[in-house]
Amino acid sequence: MSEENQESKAQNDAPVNIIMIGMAGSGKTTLMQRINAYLHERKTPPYVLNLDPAVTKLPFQANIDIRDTVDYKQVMKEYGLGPNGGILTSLNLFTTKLDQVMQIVDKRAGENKYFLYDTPGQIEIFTWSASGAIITNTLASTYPTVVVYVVDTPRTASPATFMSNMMYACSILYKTQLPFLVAFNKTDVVSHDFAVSWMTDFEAFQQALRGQEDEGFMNSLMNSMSLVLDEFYNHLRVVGVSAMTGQGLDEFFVKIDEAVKEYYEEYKPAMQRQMEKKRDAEREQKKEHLQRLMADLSVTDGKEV
Ligand SMILES: Nc1nc2c(ncn2[C@@H]2O[C@H](COP(=O)(O)OP(=O)(O)OP(=O)(O)O)[C@@H](O)[C@H]2O)c(=O)[nH]1
Repeated sequence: MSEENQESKAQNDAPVNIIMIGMAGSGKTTLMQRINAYLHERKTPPYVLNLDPAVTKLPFQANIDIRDTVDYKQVMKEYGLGPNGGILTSLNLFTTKLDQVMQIVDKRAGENKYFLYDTPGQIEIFTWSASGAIITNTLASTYPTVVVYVVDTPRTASPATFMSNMMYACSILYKTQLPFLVAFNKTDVVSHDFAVSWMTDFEAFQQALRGQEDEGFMNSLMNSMSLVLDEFYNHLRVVGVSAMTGQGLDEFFVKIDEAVKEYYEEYKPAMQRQMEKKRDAEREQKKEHLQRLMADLSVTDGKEV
């Protein structure tokens, strides 16, 4: 087999990490359950990891559950924290065991194709914490990793909520730099066609804005922001799904495949370039340090006797 074929086979066989992120109630957990069932039906059961310490009931069996490692209520009591502090500290404590998780993931990599990660509903706890970044970077440095941003479609049907949600998606995309898929969920209630139209046709969004009752400051702000977001939409992969009925899941996996391709073509080479740059800088630093040491050690012949 040629080197190129070997590489393409290795890429096809490699597991894929799918990290579910989304606002509280967007349907992350229900979508995880639906994807889990979908993959089981196709005889490719996923490996499921729950990273939400505060979830009370999971509708699926998680292979690794943060709640087995840390008791979120106990953490709150022990450290005198509120609910959000408790979730964040639990995630921090769990992150200290990440190497063990990665060892398990490595072991299971031959058996499972997809590794699904459910994250806390308090979205910022994962997306803006050091632990969230450590988990995401560690996963992405080992295997292709895709961020799925789940959106509650019926609740984003007004231009203002749509724009806030997209701004949030944009911030996560730029923070993680990872291949990204926006999953407009709950399409059994409202189709995501309006969202696609607003993202692909600038005038359609402007028209929706003009239809709003409030034509004051808010509208002109959104007007300007929509110009900024236009560029972001060009880089966005979008799919409409229903965690309730399962519609859209075939397309969901087509988009996941596209995102994995992006991981190999863009994310991984960029990560390797960054690592090389870091190694070069460290090498340069060591060299300078050595040169300074040598200069200090030089023998002088100027002593008066
Ligand atoms: N109609 C409809 N309802 C849905 C769908 N997906 C989720 N829901 C409902 O939306 C609510 C929230 O779903 P969850 O899966 O708990 O949402 P979550 O994002 O995990 O919520 P947090 O754990 O708070 O972050 C539940 O009542 C679900 O039944 C869907 O595709 N269609």
